[in-house]
Amino acid sequence: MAHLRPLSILCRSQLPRTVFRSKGAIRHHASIAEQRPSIQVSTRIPRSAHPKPLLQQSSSQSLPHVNCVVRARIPTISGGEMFLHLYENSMDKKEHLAIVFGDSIRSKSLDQQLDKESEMDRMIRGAYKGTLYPGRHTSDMLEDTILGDGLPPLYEDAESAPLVRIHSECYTGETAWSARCDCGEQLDEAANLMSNSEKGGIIIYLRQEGRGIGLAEKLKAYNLQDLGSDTVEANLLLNHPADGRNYDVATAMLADLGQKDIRLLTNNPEKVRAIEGPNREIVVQERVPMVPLAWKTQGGIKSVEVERYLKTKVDKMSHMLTTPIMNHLKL
Ligand SMILES: Nc1nc2c(ncn2[C@@H]2O[C@H](COP(=O)(O)OP(=O)(O)OP(=O)(O)O)[C@@H](O)[C@H]2O)c(=O)[nH]1
Repeated sequence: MAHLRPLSILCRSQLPRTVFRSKGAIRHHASIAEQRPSIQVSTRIPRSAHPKPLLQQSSSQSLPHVNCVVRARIPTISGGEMFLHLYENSMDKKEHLAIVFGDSIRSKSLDQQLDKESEMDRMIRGAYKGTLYPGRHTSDMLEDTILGDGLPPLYEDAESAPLVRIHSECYTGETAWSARCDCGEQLDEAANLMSNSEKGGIIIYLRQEGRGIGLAEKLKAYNLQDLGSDTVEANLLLNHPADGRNYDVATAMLADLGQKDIRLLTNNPEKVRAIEGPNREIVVQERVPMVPLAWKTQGGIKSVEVERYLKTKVDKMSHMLTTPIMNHLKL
């Protein structure tokens, strides 16, 4: 089996004194060593307390079909590794991803034996056990382990269930150093928590840029925000829903990865409800809050824009966050 070292991973803030230029100023991202230990708060979800839907809902009574096309090992810049799974699905043409920490979580669709498939074919698409090396010529997957029993793994308690984060694509926050949102920070934080957890974890990376409205429309929304609208108003002014996302593909991907009971990293009550799927294919046993780093450490993203963004999530999208810093900022 591939050997997974515990790692503290992938933090923009962890890169050695990474410096970004912004409006002529130099912004230092503090290294992880400079940050105070993170506060880990967990919130059990009583069945009766599941939030009512607020935003866009799935109209479908069944999940879309998903198929893991390929899986590959990704050694990371901090020394650990994860397995990137690329999926196709029957709902859209996008390549949604599952970032899997730990080598015990496997995709049923990937592990299936395909018609006339050679052992080399299997290894090339990532359907192998253990580690690839030059000269290896078998996938080491016996017939009975390829298909499995089709049942999700059983966990004795919620703590045993893996951590899951459902992330939506954000080019500006993940790649273009934007301080309008905390999306990049949340991605890093989720990876950190999962890579340091014995149970591993899964980040479902959905290609739903701009809460589903796409990058061009999100950039228009940014201009509207600079003209005085908040994030929800800007979407509505552009004739989009406040949140146009759909989580059915994510639910189907989690089921394909053998999951049933999960611990979900989020503050968004709509996500908790939606990820369970039309027939509770997935059950959120526990919600693990994502507290912005700037609210609990010296690090994290600091800007008037990100505080406004978070305030709107709390005020208009029912996010389960208390807002310690906002009172001190002139928003
Ligand atoms: N339309 C729009 N989308 C934005 C804006 N800022 C960030 N986003 C998008 O919001 C999405 C990120 O939301 P998530 O990180 O999943 O957050 P969430 O669902 O609100 O809740 P959490 O799980 O608690 O983080 C990404 O698709 C971003 O591109 C904005 O100003 N306008």
